[in-house]
Amino acid sequence: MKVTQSQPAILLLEDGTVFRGNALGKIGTSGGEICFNTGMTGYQEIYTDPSYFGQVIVNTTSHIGNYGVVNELEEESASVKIAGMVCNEFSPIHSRKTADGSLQEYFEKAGIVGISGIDTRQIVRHIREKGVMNCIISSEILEVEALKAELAKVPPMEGLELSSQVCTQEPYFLGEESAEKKVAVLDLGVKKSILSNLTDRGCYLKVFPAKTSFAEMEAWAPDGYFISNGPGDPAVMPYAVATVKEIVENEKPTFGICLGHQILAQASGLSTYKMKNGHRGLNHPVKNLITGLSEITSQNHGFAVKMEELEANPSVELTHINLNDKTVEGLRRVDKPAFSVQHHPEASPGPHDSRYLFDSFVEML
Ligand SMILES: NC(=O)CC[C@H](N)C(=O)O
Repeated sequence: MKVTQSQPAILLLEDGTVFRGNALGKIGTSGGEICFNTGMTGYQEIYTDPSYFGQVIVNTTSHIGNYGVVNELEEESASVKIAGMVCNEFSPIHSRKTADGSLQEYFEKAGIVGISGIDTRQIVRHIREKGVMNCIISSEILEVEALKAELAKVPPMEGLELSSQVCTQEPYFLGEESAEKKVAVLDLGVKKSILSNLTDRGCYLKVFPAKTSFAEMEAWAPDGYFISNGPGDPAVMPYAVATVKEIVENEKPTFGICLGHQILAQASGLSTYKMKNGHRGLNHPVKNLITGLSEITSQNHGFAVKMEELEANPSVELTHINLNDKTVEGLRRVDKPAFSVQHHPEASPGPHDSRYLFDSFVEML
């Protein structure tokens, strides 16, 4: 069925709040955790970021779709990963010389259900106050009671292991085989731009599925390890924590980003918690406590490492702090060559202030 701007759709939140708007993307029904991203650009990178798997994204910038989509170049993985999209104004037409198509066609092809014509400021205020919750979008079930039954089937994000669903199923190589440094990547749902930041710095990569054992990765004799970003609740990934413990004990340089940071923290004796609202956008201020310099960062996370456990843990040092809410943004092991950040230094999309972290890692190798 061809979507038209006038076709109705409904967005139902877990607390019973109802928003009515217009259908976009595929005609259908889809639910997930409702999250807002405040970035003004980079929607295609967001939709294809595996860390957003299982989440419905509210794009708070007022106009979405106006620059279309570009295949591959702006994709962070091989498919659209979000569970749905909510926006205010959705542009059915686009304008960009290099675009390969419209966002509407892209969503239709990927089977993504969305809704437009929504006051996204109202939604953000609502979830900011009440905390993150599940939601469902439908352009086929317009009865609230019937939709409630569908929403009840959507699992809560807390307690969900999702990495094994979005990571590579087979190991693969990236970069020049003749490169001086070999990095083993533990793929928990890695973004392409993280990998290209490593290959651009002369690393040859072997990317392993999330549940690969340390022994299998070490058999490739890498110079260092990278622990990737990814979706889901880090507290229910004991398999990854156990692997990363072995990686760290092995004393090769190790770098983790976002979910990788949360796993490295757990492998170091810390724990994580679900935030009332996550950080998702392109302008989150972070202070590097080692240099004293601040950086504007790209972020996408709904869990965080417990700050209150740091003091009692002598093997870990806080390196970065979020200047908005004073949450943990970066850690390093004082006894091992391992460090990690909660924000996204690859910045795709986003400001490039934090890219020096890739340089630091490559220097350590
Ligand atoms: N971008 C990520 O790696 C996200 C990590 C984790 N799933 C969170 O939401 O906190």
